[in-house]
Amino acid sequence: MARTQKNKATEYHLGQLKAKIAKLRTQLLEPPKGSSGAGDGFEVTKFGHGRVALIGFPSVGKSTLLTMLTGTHSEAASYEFTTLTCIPGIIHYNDTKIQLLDLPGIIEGASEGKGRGRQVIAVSKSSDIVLMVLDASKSEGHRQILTKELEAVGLRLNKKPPRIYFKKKKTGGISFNSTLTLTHVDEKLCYQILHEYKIHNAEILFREDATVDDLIDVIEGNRKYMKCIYVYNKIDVIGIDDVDKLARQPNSVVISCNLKLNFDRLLAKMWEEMGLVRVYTKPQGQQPDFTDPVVLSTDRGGCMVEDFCNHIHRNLIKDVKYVLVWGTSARHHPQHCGLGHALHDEDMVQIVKRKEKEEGGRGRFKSHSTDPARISDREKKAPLKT
Ligand SMILES: Nc1nc2c(ncn2[C@@H]2O[C@H](COP(=O)(O)OP(=O)(O)OP(=O)(O)O)[C@@H](O)[C@H]2O)c(=O)[nH]1
Ligand SMILES: [K+]
Ligand SMILES: [Mg+2]
Repeated sequence: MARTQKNKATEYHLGQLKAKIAKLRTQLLEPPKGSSGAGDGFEVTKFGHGRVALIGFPSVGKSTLLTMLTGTHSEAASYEFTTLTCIPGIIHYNDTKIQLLDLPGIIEGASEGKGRGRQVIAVSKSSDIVLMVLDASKSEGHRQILTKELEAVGLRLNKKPPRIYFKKKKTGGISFNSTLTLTHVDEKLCYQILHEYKIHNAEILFREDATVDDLIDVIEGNRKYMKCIYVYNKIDVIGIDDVDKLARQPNSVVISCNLKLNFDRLLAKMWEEMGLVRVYTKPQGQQPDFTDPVVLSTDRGGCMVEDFCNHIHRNLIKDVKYVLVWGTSARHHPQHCGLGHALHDEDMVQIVKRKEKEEGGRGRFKSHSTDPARISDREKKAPLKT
């Protein structure tokens, strides 16, 4: 591909090569026959409300950072490849527990199996977000090299899935459509790439001006879209102007493990990117326990009232009449909400169950204490005393 000149005439040829490479990469990632596909004892049990992986070249300070943030000791030293396996620790933040994973350093070529790259990448795929740890004193190119390695195995960092609708069919040929003018892909190229995948019947609709790579991602269908924070460590050894430049890049946080600098910013950014939603259960007539939230997430099961109920008990849902919600998701306090209401971080929820009589469909609002109108009146006056 590097030897091929890029112009209109070679466009189709290049597109086809891209599809061929993508196919081979996917084959490479399939576990060898007879193995379980697990990461050779590399995988550790999931724990807590979310998982964050530390990825980076050797000796950038991943282990030092894990020890500092979690208190779990992970050997750190000035020589490369000090860490040889996956070491988990726990961050206690905002009344939630987040599992942080220290991993061996990865090197260029990791995606092709150099070092322990494949296992490291498999573990990072199992996490909710990635912290890419970089040495602030080293070349800026490291970030691109690592990103390329991760892209080669199907990870997409800080990207949204391409807006291309794609559905394989049994018959009918290929129907190609777009809602806007395409500048990177045309019908012929699209056909050619689908042909490479031996797909002859499909519906395809471009909703954005996507590239060939986007199209291949959609056809492959196995890409993982993940949030990534670029963590520049060792800012104690560079000048303030360089620190300033790095800190202004998108999704980046500058830190120093040696000087314990900026950890609070890193944790806050990590928390923000994870999008966890803490919901406090308020028993009737009592204050909620503000140290023990139910933790929901859009990525892991959703943030609806229904998800909240299922989280408490899987049979609870059929007894729920409605819930009262206080917090930023509520229009007034409390708001009467159904199962489809989306909860926000730090909302407070009180579940109002059906009375036994009502389960037969009769006697709604018999009891004064569960009359929604009455509750809302009272709670408006003294919201926390219900
Ligand atoms: N100057 C400076 N050195 C640091 C900082 N953080 C870590 N180091 C040093 O960098 C070296 C490597 O640290 P490690 O924590 O072992 O790095 P690692 O990324 O876990 O390395 P591998 O496990 O070998 O991939 C050690 O000598 C640390 O003392 C920092 O903020 N500033
Ligand atoms: K090291
Ligand atoms: Mg290490």
